[in-house]
Order: sequence, then C-alpha cells, then structure tokens
Amino acid sequence: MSKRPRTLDAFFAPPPAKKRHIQTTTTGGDVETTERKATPGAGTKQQPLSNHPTYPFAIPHLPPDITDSLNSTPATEPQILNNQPDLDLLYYRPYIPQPTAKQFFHFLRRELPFYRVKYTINRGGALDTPVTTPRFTTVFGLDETARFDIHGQPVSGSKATHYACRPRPIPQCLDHLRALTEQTTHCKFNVALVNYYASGADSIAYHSDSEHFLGPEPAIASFTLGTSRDFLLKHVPTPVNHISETRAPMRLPLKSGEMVLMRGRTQSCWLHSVPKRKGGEAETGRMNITFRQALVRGGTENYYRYNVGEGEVYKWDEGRREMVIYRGN
Ligand SMILES: O=C(O)CCC(=O)C(=O)O
Ligand SMILES: [Fe+2]
Repeated sequence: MSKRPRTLDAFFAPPPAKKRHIQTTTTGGDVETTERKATPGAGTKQQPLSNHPTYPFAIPHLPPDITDSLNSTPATEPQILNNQPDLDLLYYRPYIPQPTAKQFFHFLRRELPFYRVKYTINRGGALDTPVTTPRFTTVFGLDETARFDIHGQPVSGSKATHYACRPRPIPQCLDHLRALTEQTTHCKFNVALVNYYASGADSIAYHSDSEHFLGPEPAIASFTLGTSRDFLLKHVPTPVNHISETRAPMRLPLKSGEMVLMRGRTQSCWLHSVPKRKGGEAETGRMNITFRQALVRGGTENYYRYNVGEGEVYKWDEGRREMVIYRGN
C-alpha cells in the first residue's frame, strides 16, 4: 500500500464576482487618524490609519484597490471535506484571487507589528525549558465578555475591566476581511491571529485549537497569503484506532489566497501542523491569518500571552527584506 500523503486536486472554476459593500470599523476603540503621504504624481494624500495606545505604531487602512477586490470575495465556492471521521472543512481554492492575495500579503507584512515570543514550559522536571515560537506572530481582538469603549479601553457592560495583557482592537485592514468572512461563513469572529513563516525553518507543530475558551465546536477561518506551505492533518488517537489515525496525514498544499474553514469536530478530533521545509519557495515567506471567536477572557489572556508576549516588536524592513527589531522609527 502506498503511504503517499493524499493531496486535493479538484479544481473549481470561479463563479462570476459578486459585488458587496461593507463598512468596517466594527471592533470599536480604534482611534482613527490620518497622515499626509506623498503620492508620486498625485500631490499629497490623506492616508487613513488605525491607531490605539497599545499599538507600537499606526497601521494604515487597506488601499482602495485591495478593498474593492476583497469586496467581491469569495472567488470560488468551497470544496466540502467531510469524508473522514470527525473532519469538517470548507476549502476555498482560492478565497482571495491571486493578484489581490499578493498585494494583501505585501501590505500586511510591511504594516503589521510582529513578535518572536519567548516563554517557558515545564516538562515535569525541576527546571523550566525556554521556548522561542518558531515563527513570527501577532494578535488583535477581544473576547465576547468585553468590548472597547470610545477611548479604546476594554469594558464589560459600562465598567472598565482589567486584563493582564493589553488587548487591542483589530485594525481596519484585518477587520475588513474579518467582517467579509463572517458574512460568507455565518460564523462570528472577534480575534485575528497572524503567523508569519519567514522561511522553511519556521513552522507550527501538531496541535489542535480546541481550547476551552473557544467553546465546544469552534469555527476557525484560516487564510494563506504568500508562499505555499503544506498543512497536515491527522486524527487524534482513539481506542478504536480507525484508519484515518494510522495512514499518512492528510496534506493540503495551501496556496496564496486560499482559505480553510475548520469547524464541527475538527478541533476536538484532529491535529494540524505546518512542518518545516528545506529551501525553495518556502524561503520567500508565508502569512497565515486566522479568525476565531474567543468566548471568555481566558481566551484573550492566552492569545496575547503566546502571540504578543513581552519581548521586542518586529517590523518588516523592505531594504533588508527581513523582520527587524522596531526601535520607534
Ligand atoms: O499557518 C497555518 O496554516 C496554521 C496556523 C495554526 O494552526 C494556528 O495558528 O493555530
Ligand atoms: Fe492551529
């Protein structure tokens, strides 16, 4: 029997583009500002920005051409992948059309703050083991128990509420896609988590996002931008040991603009990973955006702890073509 990973090669022709109009400043607390930017041949232009006291720097709104193109997404109908026990995925190939996905990738990589989070784990011994997350991460949003008031402070009802982390609103450039994804999927999302895999050495190990703070059958929308990377899925071991646990993992070779909606029992019964890759295309960087719904404050605390942390801020340096420590300039 061949042990080759299974791939999906069904092809879906894009249906005619739908036009939608959506207004996004929905997370609140996003202090809107503008900045004068010189645009060659067009004089100076107001550049709208998302800002917040917790942001290390202001984040520009989406350029109008990306917004217009996103408003016509999804570019295809999804493929339904539910032919394995407990698996329930919608696979959009793609969700964002190719040229827009590329522009969006470059925009987000250039404009978002990233972190290389360090933390410790205890493996049962006397000493804690230091861990550095093997990818760049960043997170925005707030769980269902609170909202941002007009000053950008988290409040529950009408009272200020304290978090150990410093939650921050989803900037317009991600919030626009969040709102569109809610419309498409009929799911609600309040957190945007972004991973940036700078090279094939960056990865995420097998895990599930079945955290209690997402509720019993969470829906997670997961977008790929930039370089393709393999997304592997395997069933968690069970006493009955069915075939999806023992054969080679399922492999989705995720490409720029594609989106996987994981839902139903997928998180409680399956593990997923993005393994390391040697050289080639993986050297040019891949971004992953996930939208999730955190139900309780533990979700907010956990996401900021492991995706922002307390270390340095990184920002993309176009000249050096890498993430560099941001020193406020
Ligand atoms: O990069 C990906 O496609 C997966 C990311 C992921 O699983 C996560 O952030 O929990
Ligand atoms: Fe995950």
